[in-house]
Order: sequence, then C-alpha cells, then structure tokens
Amino acid sequence: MLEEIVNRKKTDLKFFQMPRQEYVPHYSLQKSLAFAGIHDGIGLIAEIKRASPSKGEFASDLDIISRAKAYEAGGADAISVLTDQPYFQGALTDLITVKKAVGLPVLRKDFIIDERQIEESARIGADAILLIASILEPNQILEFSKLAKNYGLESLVEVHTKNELDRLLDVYEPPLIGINNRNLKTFKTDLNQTIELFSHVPEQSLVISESGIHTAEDVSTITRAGAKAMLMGERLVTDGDPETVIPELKKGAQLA
Ligand SMILES: O=P(O)(O)OC[C@@H](O)[C@@H](O)c1c[nH]c2ccccc12
Repeated sequence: MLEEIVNRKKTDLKFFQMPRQEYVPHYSLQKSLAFAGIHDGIGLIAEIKRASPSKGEFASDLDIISRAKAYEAGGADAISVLTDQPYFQGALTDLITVKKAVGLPVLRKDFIIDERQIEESARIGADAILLIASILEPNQILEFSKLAKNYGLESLVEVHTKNELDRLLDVYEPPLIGINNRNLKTFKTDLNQTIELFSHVPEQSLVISESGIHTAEDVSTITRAGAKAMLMGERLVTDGDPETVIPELKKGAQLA
C-alpha cells in the first residue's frame, strides 16, 4: 500500500503547480508541544482526516472548520491536516482553511517525497511537515529538514521500527520524533511500539506517539513510556463532542 501511495504521488507530481504565497502567522509545533508537556503532562496534535486506506471513509461530511475550532477549544496544542487526496480524501485547501480558523500550529500530513512539496507546504501556511522514515533515506530526511527550516517550517520525523530509527540517528537527531504505532504495511496499531522505541531516542528529542490512541488509559500508557505528546486522528474525528472529550483524554497523562 505504501508503495502504491508513493507511486501515485510521483504521478501526481508530474502535474505539480506551485501555489501563490499568502501571509499567515507562524506558530512553533515544538514549543507548543513542549509547553503542553509541562502543563498538562502531554501535548496533543489533533488530526483532521476524512478517510484512510485502512478504514475507508469514516468522516466524509466532516465540517473541518467547526471540527478544528472544537479541537482548539478542547485544548489541542496543534492540528494535523491530511492533505493527500487519493488515499485520505484530503486537500491543500483543507490546510489553508484550518490554518485560517485556528491560532495553533498546523502540521501538514502528507507523503513528502519531493522538494517542491516543501515550498508548497510553506505557501499554503503549514507550520510543520511530516517526514516519513519508511519512504525517505536518512540523508534525504536531513536535507528536507534543512530545506523546511529555510522556509520557516519545522519537521516531524516519523519512524515505526528500531531499524528506521537507528539508520536515521546515524545521520540526524531530529528535535521532533514521531513513533508511529501503526505499521503502515499491515495497518495494525500497537502502543508497545512507543514503549519499545522510546528508550532508543536521544534525550533532547521530543517524542510524539502516533496512531491507535483512543482512551485515557492509552494516554496513560504512552505517557508512562516517556512520550511528551500524542497524535490522535480517528478517535477525535469520529467523536460527537471533541471539546469535552479532549480534556478527559488528556487527564490520562495525570494518571501515568
Ligand atoms: O487515526 P489514528 O489511529 O489516531 O492515527 C492518526 C495518525 O497517527 C495517522 O493518521 C498517521 C500517522 N502517520 C501517518 C502517515 C500518513 C498518513 C497518516 C498517518
């Protein structure tokens, strides 16, 4: 599946058009998460996602403006927006819309494999981009992070295996490391991934546990593992009242 997604991305990039730049205020994902880690015990990146290859369409009629505002009102520290269209029903315009609706850092969630996508991310108003270790070489991750920084963007580097992490750390120690609990090949999630990989992450890096986090107990588990932040998609997208549920979920960090 991952190979299929990346191949489609390569095809679509043949028709790439650079968007015009608009002025938007910038927020630091790193600072926002570190601040929340101190005050709430855990930082939250809440995700806007209509569909996924594993679950199909689960929120096709999502009102992204009210959802993003509810995330912010509930105490989310950043918003992640899926911008991949073919597999996640996302769009660049979703990110532009969300960025205008909230005063939080916005992470562009996509399959970045080309430098032009980084300038594009800056132009649509992203504050940070996702770099996925399973589809990029470690030196590409380093180069892409530098390029992102030149555009004023932070990078969240996502790993799923110890091998990906080791290869990455030989070349670059990212300030923000995402441990994806979902195996992108089988789609299975396992919070043990965060527990197992955490001890191998450099002390200075802020760890974000991603995927498969649904309950306050899950939040407790990943906090105990050492994560300072979490990325939640499906649980929040499908909830009737994220504004109420976010503080309840965050309380899991206090029980850790
Ligand atoms: O909906 P979940 O299980 O809470 O997962 C959110 C997020 O971690 C997931 O959407 C994700 C993690 N890494 C990705 C890479 C590409 C697309 C999506 C993702």
